[in-house]
Amino acid sequence: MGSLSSPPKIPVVDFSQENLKPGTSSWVSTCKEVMQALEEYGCFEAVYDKVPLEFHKAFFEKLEELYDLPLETKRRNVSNIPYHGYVGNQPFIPAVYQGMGINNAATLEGTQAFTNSIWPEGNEDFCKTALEYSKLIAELEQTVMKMVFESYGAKQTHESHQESITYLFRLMKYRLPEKNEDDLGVGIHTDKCFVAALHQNEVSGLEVKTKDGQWILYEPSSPSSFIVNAGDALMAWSNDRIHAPLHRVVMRGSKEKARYSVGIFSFHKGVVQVPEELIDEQHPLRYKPFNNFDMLRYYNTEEGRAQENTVKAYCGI
Ligand SMILES: O=C(O)CCC(=O)C(=O)O
Ligand SMILES: [Fe+2]
Repeated sequence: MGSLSSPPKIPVVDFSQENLKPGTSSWVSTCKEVMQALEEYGCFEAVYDKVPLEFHKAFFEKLEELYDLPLETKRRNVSNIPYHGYVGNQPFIPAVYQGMGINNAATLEGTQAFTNSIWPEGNEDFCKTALEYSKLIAELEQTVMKMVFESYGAKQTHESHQESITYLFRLMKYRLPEKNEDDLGVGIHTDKCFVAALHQNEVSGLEVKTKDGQWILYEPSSPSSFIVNAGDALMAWSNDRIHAPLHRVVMRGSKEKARYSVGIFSFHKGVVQVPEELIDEQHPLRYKPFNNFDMLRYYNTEEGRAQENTVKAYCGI
């Protein structure tokens, strides 16, 4: 743990080890690092070389093309779930921000539906790349959740949890702020999903708040890195063992380049319940069963947004 003189740092966990398989000693030690990071910081940097650097590059080039499309084309990315479609160029959203969402990502159906909404004439290349890319990030999310279930002695329920997970793949652009324009990209919030795993181009801007109130700028130690963030749903599921960190994006760094980031957000499609293994005398049940998307919808109301802790206000005991 950091002393007063050393500034806090987002923990780094290596997911690139060849033998990272359940039961191996590297699995056990990585589990420990992951759990410590999630309980203390609510996030960590995962060095994850399953996505080759050329593939990152190819996908981020496609993102630039996507964002160069006319606004009315991008607005065809709609969803009936809040924050799941195109967001940007509208009141109350930071001016530098635009985000688009592939619902039901990491599946051909979901990726194709997104592609067809933007390119009715088809764009096989985008569809193929986005599908492959999102599947690789989803694998990282699944490994992390497997470790979480195992570490809390709830291994036997991981599979049914996994079957109830759906992914939102968000693609984000933060343009350079104009002179005298606000440099805020995304305001302070916690994610409402289980886990978010994000990769960014070379422009930093994501800042995470520690439990004791210090802001840390996320500056990846490797070009293969993802930041893995715990959301409110994971915090509630863990009966408050895991921390869901406040974070924001501020475009203070680059004077030349826009920031692009992409990330998988995992949501539970059914009812989320704290597993029995996580309820004991020191940890009495703190949350009623809840629907992950309804909690997100609650956040999207005036009352919900005014709460300091969305999930606690929504279904806390
Ligand atoms: O762009 C990023 O790095 C983070 C964005 C974010 O926090 C979010 O979309 O929830
Ligand atoms: Fe976020």
